[in-house]
Amino acid sequence: LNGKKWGKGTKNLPPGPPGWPLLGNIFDLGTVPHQTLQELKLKYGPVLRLRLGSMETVVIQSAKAAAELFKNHDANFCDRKCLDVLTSHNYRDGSLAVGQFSPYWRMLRRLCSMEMMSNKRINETTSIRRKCIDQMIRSIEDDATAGGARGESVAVNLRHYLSTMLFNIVGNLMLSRDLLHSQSKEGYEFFQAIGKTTVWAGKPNVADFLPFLKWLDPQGLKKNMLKDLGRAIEIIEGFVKERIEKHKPNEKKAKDFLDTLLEFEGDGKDWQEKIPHEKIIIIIMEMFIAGSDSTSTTVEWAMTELLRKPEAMRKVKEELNEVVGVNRNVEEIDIEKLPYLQAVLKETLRFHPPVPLLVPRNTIHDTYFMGYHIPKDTQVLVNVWAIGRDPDSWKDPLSFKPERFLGSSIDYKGQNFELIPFGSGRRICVGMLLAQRMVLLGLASLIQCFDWELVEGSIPETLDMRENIGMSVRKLVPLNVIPKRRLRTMAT
Ligand code: HEM
Repeated sequence: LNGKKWGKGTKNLPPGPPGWPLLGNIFDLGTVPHQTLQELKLKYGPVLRLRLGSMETVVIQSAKAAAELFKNHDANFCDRKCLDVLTSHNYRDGSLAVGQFSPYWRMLRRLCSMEMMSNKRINETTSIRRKCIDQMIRSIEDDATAGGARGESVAVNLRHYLSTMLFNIVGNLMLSRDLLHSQSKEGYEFFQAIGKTTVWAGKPNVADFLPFLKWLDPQGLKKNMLKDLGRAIEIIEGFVKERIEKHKPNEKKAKDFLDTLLEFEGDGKDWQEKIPHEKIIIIIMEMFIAGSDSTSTTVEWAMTELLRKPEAMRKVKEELNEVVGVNRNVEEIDIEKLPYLQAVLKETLRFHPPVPLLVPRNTIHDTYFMGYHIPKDTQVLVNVWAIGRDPDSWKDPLSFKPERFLGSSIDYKGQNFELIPFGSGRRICVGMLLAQRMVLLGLASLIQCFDWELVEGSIPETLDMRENIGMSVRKLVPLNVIPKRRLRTMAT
């Protein structure tokens, strides 16, 4: 079938596979949607139409089509399609990430990008990231040493340490707290609850495709979401109350995100009042959901690729030795002098974008797009996983080669459409600058402090590279590696 036939007698809709009555193309998505969609591109081209039950969907799968979307149609494509589970506890009404394009969203977006995630503000919080990374290095070393002393394996599950570290960075930026330390039962419970909410939101839900099933909640996802999101909200609510009660007007302390949100009194434009506390709680919580898994996954993929490519790992180490040396810790100000490390991050995000279909957009009006009619209220997915592996955009796309970015001006900031792991346009990731700092410093520190060895019986060529589908795409099997301390002076 081609687009003309779908749109027969009416309009020229994009081409796509024929669907089942009622269910449409639900089964065409397969178990790993970004991969299955890439296969459909071979047959139907870079703009694909699917009907997921009653949800009209368009998938964009080439750099050219993405450029057309973000450069010429962003204003119409900047609303979000929202999953049913994310309407629990009015989550959507407070959310930046899945919130409707509205005055509230505009106010919050501006507040986040100008005040909370600006370069200036991020520079002021450098020491927080260094502190949390030092804690991570110390606990990796302690645990590996303790394991060795007990005669057990000295291998560590890197993901565990990365998640803890990144959760603590976000916790410090938002709330000035280390949420994950041995005395914080609540912090640990919050971590667990947030983890579960991402599982519920990451599972395809029949109720999204066939809304008449919503009330039945056939997979129990809404029920689970209500429970775990409810618990996470309760915990953050406690922190917010505590802050308000203990607030001293002229206290000199570094402002965190919570202070900024509580102090805000309107922007004279889109929002004229304070932000209600229910919404503040959602915003704070959302930063944990959006900011910790995506970043820890990126570091884990980068480490995995570097272990598969010892030559690339050697180059990262050499660059660190040359620029930073062995007598001090790598710092954020060193990063701009580490082009190979930066290239490793770009290559990791090209090859393993943690959010492979971006966060779903929704069209505000009927539009003509590249000759096709796209109706109002169509879900729009951009397959950045497929774009990153497209031979029309990349030479030798299936090889991990950081070198391709040396001397190239291609960046992931939303202007080069062959590399848009953070999206582009009005809805581009608001945490991009922060993510870049956390990931690069985390990765550089792991490599500066330790030599990493594979566990016995494992060789670079056979490392498991399978993907696990969820809110962000992780390695299916966590990376287990042996840390060998390189520098005594570090983080001790
Ligand atoms: C490597 C790490 C990260 C990746 C790959 C990533 C990716 C993305 C993507 C693809 C989007 C949707 C963009 C679009 O629709 O065009 C997004 C949105 C968003 N991200 Fe990130 N992200 C990362 C880290 C972070 C961090 C650290 C934070 C905050 C602490 C964050 C907060 C957000 C928020 C709030 C949105 C919604 C923006 C909006 O809808 O206006 N992200 N991110």
